[in-house]
Amino acid sequence: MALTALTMASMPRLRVLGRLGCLSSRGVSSRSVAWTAVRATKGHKGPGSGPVTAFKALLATAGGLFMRNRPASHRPISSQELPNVVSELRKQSFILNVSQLKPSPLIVDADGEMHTGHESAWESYDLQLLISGDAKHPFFFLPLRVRLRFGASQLPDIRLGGQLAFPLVSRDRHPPKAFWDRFKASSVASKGDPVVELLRSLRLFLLDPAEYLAYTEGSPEAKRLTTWCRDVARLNGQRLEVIQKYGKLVRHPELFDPVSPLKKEWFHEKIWSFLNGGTADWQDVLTEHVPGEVYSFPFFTDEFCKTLLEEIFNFYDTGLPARRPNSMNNYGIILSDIGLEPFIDKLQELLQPLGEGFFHGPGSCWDGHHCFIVRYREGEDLGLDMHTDDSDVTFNICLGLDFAGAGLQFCGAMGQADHRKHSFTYRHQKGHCIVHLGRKRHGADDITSGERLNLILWNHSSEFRGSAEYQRPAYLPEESAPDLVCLSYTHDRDFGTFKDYPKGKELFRGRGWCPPSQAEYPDFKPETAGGSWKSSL
Ligand SMILES: O=C(O)CCC(=O)C(=O)O
Ligand SMILES: [Fe+2]
Repeated sequence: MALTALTMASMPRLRVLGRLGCLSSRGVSSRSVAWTAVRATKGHKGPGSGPVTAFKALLATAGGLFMRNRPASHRPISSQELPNVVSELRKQSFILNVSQLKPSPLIVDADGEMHTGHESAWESYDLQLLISGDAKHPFFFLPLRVRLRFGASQLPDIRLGGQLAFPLVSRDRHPPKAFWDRFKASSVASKGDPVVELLRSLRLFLLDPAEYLAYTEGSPEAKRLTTWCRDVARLNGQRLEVIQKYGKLVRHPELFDPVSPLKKEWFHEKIWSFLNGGTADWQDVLTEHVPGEVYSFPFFTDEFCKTLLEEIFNFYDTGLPARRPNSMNNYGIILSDIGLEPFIDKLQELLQPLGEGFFHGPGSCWDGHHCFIVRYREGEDLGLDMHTDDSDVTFNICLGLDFAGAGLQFCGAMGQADHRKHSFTYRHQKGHCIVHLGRKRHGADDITSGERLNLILWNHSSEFRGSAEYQRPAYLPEESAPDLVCLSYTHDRDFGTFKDYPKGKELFRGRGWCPPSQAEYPDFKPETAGGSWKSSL
C-alpha cells in the first residue's frame, strides 16, 4: 500500500521528466533536460519529495497497477491479469529470473518522440527476464536477457539483450517478423498461457531458427537462413572458443556465475544502499562535476578492484587471443569475450536507475553494452585522444594500479556550440566511477608514471536509438575556435592549424571530419596538407 501511494504521489514528477525528454528531441539539449528533471523535484518540501523520491519512483514496481481504462477491443491482457502472467512466468524452469513489473521508463513513438509509459496513449509496463540457453549449443549457451513490454497490442513487444549473436535478429533487437508469423500461425499460440508459450517459442526459435521456422527445403528463405546461421557461427566461433577455454582457467569463478546476484561487499556501502532503495539523498552519494552532465561516485571497494585485476591479469597470462575494444585502444580486452557478459549484465542492471535519473532518454531502457578494460603504461598506450563514445551513457571505473598524470579531460557534447570547449578535468581514483553521456567529448592525458587499468561500460538503449534525438541530432555551429585541450588528431579538420601532430599520428592529417562544414566557427581555417596553417604563412 505504502509503495503504491509513494509511486502515485511521485508520478507528476515522472511526467515532467518525460515531457522535457520530448522537448530535447526538438532541440533543447539533453543536458538541461536531465538537470531540470532532477532540479524540478528540489523545491518541493512535502514528505516523500525530492530527488530520492524521483529515484525511488523510477525504481518502484507497479505493484498497484494503476492502468487507465481501455476500450475492450484493446485490452487482451488487462491490468488485473498482469500479476498472474508474471507469476506463471516465474514457475517456468527455462526462465531463470523474472524482474518486478514496472511502468515503461521510455517509449519512442512512430515520429521518434520520447514519452514515459504514463504519457503514452496506452499505459505500458516492462518486465525483464533471463531465459536459459543450452550448455551444448554453439552460441546460445549463456542465459539471455529479454525485455517484455505490455502495452496496447495483444502480445507483449520483445527485445533481446546481450550480444545479439543470433541469426535473423536485427540491430533494433526485435525478433523478426518470420518468428511472429510462425508463432501466430502455430497452435501453441492459443493454448495455455500465451505469454509463456510465446517465450517458449522464442527460445526454440533462437536455439534453432531453421527448425522453428520450418521453411521448405531448398527455398530461397531456407538458403538465406542457412547462410546466415553459418555466418553467425563463424563470427562467434573464435570468441566462444576463448570463452570456453578460459572457463577452465578462471581465477574467481564467482565473477562468471550467470545467475547468482552481485555481492554487496564488492561495492562501496553508500552507492550499494542508494541503488538498492536506500534513503540517502543523491548529493550525499554522488558528486556532480558538470551540472546535469558528469557525475562521479565511489563504486568498487579496493578489495574488489584487486579481485577484478587478478582476473584480468590471469587472462592476459593465458596468452589467449583477445579482440581490442576499439580502434583507439591497443592493449585492452572486451569483457564479454572472456565470459564476463553475465557479470556486465548485472552491473548494467544495478546502474540503470542512475541512467534513468540523470539522462532520461539515453539513460533509459538499456539493453546492450560494450564493456572493456583500458590499459595504459610506459611502452604501450599512454593516453587517449579526444573522442566521443559509441555509447548512450558511459561508466568509467578506475581499478588501479598506482599511476600519475592521466587526467580525464571533458569538453562539450557533440553537436553543441561548445563541443570543443573545455568543461572539466577529472582525476581518476581507484574504485571510483565517473558517468557521462557518450556524446560528450573527452580524452585521457598521458600517464606520466605507473600503470592504469579502467573498466569502461558503454550502455546502449535500442529504444532511445529509435528516437529523433538519436536519429536526427541537431548539429549547431561552434561559437569560436576550440580550446587546445579539446582538439582531436583523429577527428578534427583543424588540428594541424593549432598543434603539431604527435609523433606517429601524422597519418591522420587531412582525414578529420570535425567540425562538419555547416558547423564551422567564424574564421575557421582547416589544416593544410603539409604542416600547421601558421607555419605555412
Ligand atoms: O582512459 C580513460 O579513462 C578514458 C577511456 C575512454 O574514454 C574510452 O575508452 O572510451
Ligand atoms: Fe571514451
